[in-house]
Amino acid sequence: MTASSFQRPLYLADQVRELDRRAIDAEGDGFALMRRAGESAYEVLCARWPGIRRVCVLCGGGNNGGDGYIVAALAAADGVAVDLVALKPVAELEGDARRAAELAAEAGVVPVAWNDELTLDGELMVDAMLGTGAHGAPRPPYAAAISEVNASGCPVMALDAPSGVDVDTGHIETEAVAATLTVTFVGDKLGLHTGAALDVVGDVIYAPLGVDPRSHGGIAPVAWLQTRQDLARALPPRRPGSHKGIYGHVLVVAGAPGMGGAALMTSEMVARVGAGKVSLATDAAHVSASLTRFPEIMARGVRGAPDLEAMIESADTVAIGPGIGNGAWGQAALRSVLDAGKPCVVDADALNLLAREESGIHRDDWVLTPHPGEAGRLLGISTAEVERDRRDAVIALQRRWGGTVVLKGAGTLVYDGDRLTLCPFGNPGMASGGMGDALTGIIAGLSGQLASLGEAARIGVLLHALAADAAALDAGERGLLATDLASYARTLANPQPVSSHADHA
Ligand SMILES: NC(=O)C1=CN([C@@H]2O[C@H](COP(=O)(O)OP(=O)(O)OC[C@H]3O[C@@H](n4cnc5c(N)ncnc54)[C@H](O)[C@@H]3O)[C@@H](O)[C@H]2O)[C@@H](O)CC1
Ligand SMILES: [K+]
Repeated sequence: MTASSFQRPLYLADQVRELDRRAIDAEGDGFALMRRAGESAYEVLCARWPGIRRVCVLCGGGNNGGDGYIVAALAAADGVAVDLVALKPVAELEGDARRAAELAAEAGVVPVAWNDELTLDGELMVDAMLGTGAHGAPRPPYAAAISEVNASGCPVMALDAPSGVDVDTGHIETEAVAATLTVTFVGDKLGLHTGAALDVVGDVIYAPLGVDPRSHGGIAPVAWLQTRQDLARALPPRRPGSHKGIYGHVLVVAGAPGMGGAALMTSEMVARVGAGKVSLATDAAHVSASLTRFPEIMARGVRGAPDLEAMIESADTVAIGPGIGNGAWGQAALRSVLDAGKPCVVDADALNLLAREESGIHRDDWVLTPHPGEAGRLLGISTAEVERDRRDAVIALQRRWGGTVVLKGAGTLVYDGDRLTLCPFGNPGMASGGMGDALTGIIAGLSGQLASLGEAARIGVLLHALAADAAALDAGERGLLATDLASYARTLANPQPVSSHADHA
């Protein structure tokens, strides 16, 4: 499958270094690229902090530091007061970084060597300590300098990446610079968009510096960053001659005794993103509430396997997991769904049951939607290990279980065995009960309207996050509920103007 031309490619550090190398070979001058990095960073600085009078630039001993010396030179030439803190003596710098430091000196910048007694001050800190050449946790004196930047309470602009972030994974081993804004050069990096890094990158601005990564053949991106335009591309207006039979019949299997809310939230979302028909198999105690709230949803109480098997038989896709518990009700329901061999979306308790009981299962026609805790159980590793390298985890899950895997959490990843996509949308308001049920419903609801389950997972993740962003924009992140997403999800599921029969007359 080819990626959407809208989506931005994401790379690992070694790949970007290779892109740098090829661009420099083509241009014949590494310093020109570094100069453009510094210039584009300074341009971003001036746009974000217009009229700034004093900056503190912290420069490391490699080329990331070189970018910092260029920024310092440009700021000084503009009449901005520059405090430059050198983590490595200028006399020990090499190559392009040395040339950049000489440029800063010519502009009148006088570096101060880092020492633990320094108190950092200024209207803005520029973090040019560590970039793609960093390996492992920051060592002295970088670790102390990172803490001091964070203690300063000043806004921070990070060059290429906040020092202390692993740009391949987003993992932070000890402490990272907490940036307000990160300008990243040449190729955007996966680790700036997922996991713990999201707490420290601030706004990520991508500066290609005139290098088109796609023109340097042979370096395949490891992932693709989704865009809003993906929704419109995937969800064109409905055909005027539509009937409900062509948009899928989804069966939601959810809500063991005492857990009816999950069943309602899941099935509401299936309906709101446009499935043709929605059935709900739930505990008998939840049926009357379901019918009262959503008469459009065909809710039935399931007492045993024959009841459920008949319902599965008439569905195109099954969503199973929300609120099924880990008792007899859930186990029997999961067994029936798996035995029926219908395409399915598997979430929540169903994932925990799978992890316990279905050690040999591997299927193409399902979507698994674990959060990091469930992902850990499915892989037999800890949640912390999943979070340490989320890309590695989602690939391992897909290889182990097949189908399409959605690894939830900030910077959700979707992998179908071929393409890895990363959703840059969503907000911390989504850290509330029921959000996962809503996502399961959205993916299942889209499954009959898109070309594949993998596409339903990708577009479902995007739509869910954008709905949460729209809801949070209206009334704030705190207190955001899964049910708040329904009306926004409906709007987003219709990204094109509505067609009417009259338009075709
Ligand atoms: N010509 C180029 O290659 C370009 C490079 N660019 C910049 O250069 C950066 C990459 O430069 P480098 O390859 O020199 O690498 P970095 O400048 O990111 O880091 C290398 C330095 O950090 C030290 N280091 C590595 N890991 C450490 C750790 N855990 N704790 C403490 N010190 C550590 C190394 O000993 C070395 O001194 C990019 O991130 C980007 O900012 C840009 O200027 C674009 C052009
Ligand atoms: K940096």
